[in-house]
Amino acid sequence: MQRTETPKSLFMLFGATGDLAKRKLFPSLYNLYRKGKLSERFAVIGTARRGWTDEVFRNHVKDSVLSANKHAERIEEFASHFYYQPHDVTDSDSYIQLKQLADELDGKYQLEGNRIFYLAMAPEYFGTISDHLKSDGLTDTKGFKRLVIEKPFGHNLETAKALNNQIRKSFSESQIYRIDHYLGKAMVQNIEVIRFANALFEPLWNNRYISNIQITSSEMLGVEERARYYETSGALRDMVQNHMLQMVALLAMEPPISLTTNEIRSEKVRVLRALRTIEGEDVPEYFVRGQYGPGKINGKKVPGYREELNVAPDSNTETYVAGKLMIDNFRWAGVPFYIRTGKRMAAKSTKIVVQFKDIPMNLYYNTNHDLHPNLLVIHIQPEEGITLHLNAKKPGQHMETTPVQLSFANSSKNGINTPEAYEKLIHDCLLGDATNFTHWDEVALSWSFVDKISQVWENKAISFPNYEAGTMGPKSADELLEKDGFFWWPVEDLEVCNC
Ligand SMILES: NC(=O)C1=CN([C@@H]2O[C@H](COP(=O)(O)OP(=O)(O)OC[C@H]3O[C@@H](n4cnc5c(N)ncnc54)[C@H](OP(=O)(O)O)[C@@H]3O)[C@@H](O)[C@H]2O)C=CC1
Ligand SMILES: O=C1O[C@H](COP(=O)(O)O)[C@@H](O)[C@H](O)[C@H]1O
Repeated sequence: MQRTETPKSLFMLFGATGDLAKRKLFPSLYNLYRKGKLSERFAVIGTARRGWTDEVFRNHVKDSVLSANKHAERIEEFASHFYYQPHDVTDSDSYIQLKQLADELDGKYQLEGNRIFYLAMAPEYFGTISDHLKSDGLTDTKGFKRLVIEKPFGHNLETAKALNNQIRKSFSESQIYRIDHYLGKAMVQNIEVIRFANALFEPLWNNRYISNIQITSSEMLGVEERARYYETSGALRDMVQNHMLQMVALLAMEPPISLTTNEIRSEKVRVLRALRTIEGEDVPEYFVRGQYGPGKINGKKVPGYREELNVAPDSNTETYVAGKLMIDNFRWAGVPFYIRTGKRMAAKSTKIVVQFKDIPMNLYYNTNHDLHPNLLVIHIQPEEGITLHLNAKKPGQHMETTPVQLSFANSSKNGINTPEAYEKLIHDCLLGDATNFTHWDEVALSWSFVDKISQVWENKAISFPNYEAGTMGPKSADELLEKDGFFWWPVEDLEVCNC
């Protein structure tokens, strides 16, 4: 893999007038430009159906950057690299014009035929675009060709396979970059470092010392404008199949023999292969679902899911999932990995809590003060950092214990750091580093795990709504842990100390 700090490339962005491009991709490209990680030798062709000109497109790009960063410098220079070509991806003829413009810009910016095709549009078009890129000669250059694909990658294993087979006709696996933006988050990338760079943790990272691991990714937002998509997806497909299972894989994988893309991926794949299959009658034992009803967020009344625009009044779509995953291998036998994710919850928070087993004997039990279990908390967002919860002696004469915390707070520039995640991933793609993108094997295994749960849920409606907006989900999610003798560590009480 060639690594240069400022690789040159043409970006061809499909869906350039859309929401993702505006909110995430243009600000990310700008940040790379501002930091000198994108050389002057780059150009972007934006395409979509509406009949914009280069000028309209450049103004749109500038607005997008300025709404993320009011004081953006060199914005005119940045925007001058952007070109617009009206194009309907279903119209075979218009790929010819796209190719002409691409070849022209290739010469003008001396891009050496390097091309990144970014598909930021509805997934039903992914296969068609990929076919045309090859058949109409857009991939026919001497430089690198990379295809960046947004989520969702299929709706289930069968559709994901069909899509994969179709794009593989035009791109090899090593040229395909499937985005999972959680893999671009700083603290998700930090999981490996915390585990494999600390003598303190690695020896304890197994079923002898860890009692359970909890991963929460809660949102306060509802479905916003995405109900059409979400109605066909639900939280299981939208969040668990990708982001949640990727975090589980990073937490549970064996140390790779080196930090190469292939070694890391193959360890993650082994975790997904070891996931206990949950199917049929076992599903309710391991997984619970919820849908929000009306409630309050930040003191303001919000409607229930079924009252949202483009949602069926009797929708059976889950907006919340909690589950218990078991990894049936030597390291993790007997250790539950609990996951929960949902919309319209009490907090916007993504956290991992690693709960260590109690020590064999509590010498301090006579003091009526229970020892708190040791916890390692990885704060992914909005705050970024690590907290280690320990017990120490309370100041004073008596031998009493008190919980104390060792905290490290990463300063997060963006608060909720999705734009930064995209920035990292786009830069990785430019460098040809696919480590933080999902390999087909991971996608296939994740779908095969999730499909068995959704098959059961699709055939059996339950009484929805079952949690109030602004709460931490349905009661059944608490019961899932209570029956194992655990409880969800409240994310609100685990804030990282900013000291
Ligand atoms: N928005 C987000 O926060 C996230 C989005 N994603 C994924 O990113 C992708 C894009 O999402 P998003 O930006 O929200 O979608 P939008 O609906 O906002 O944008 C869709 C884009 O596709 C263009 N388009 C639609 N049909 C055609 C066509 N036939 N030919 C050419 N262009 C067409 C539209 O422009 P026009 O109407 O001018 O043709 C528009 O630019 C999806 O796969 C989504 O799942 C993933 C994570 C988060
Ligand atoms: O992929 C998705 O993620 C977002 C949550 O991302 P975050 O970075 O804000 O945690 C979620 O809202 C969306 O439904 C889903 O498609």
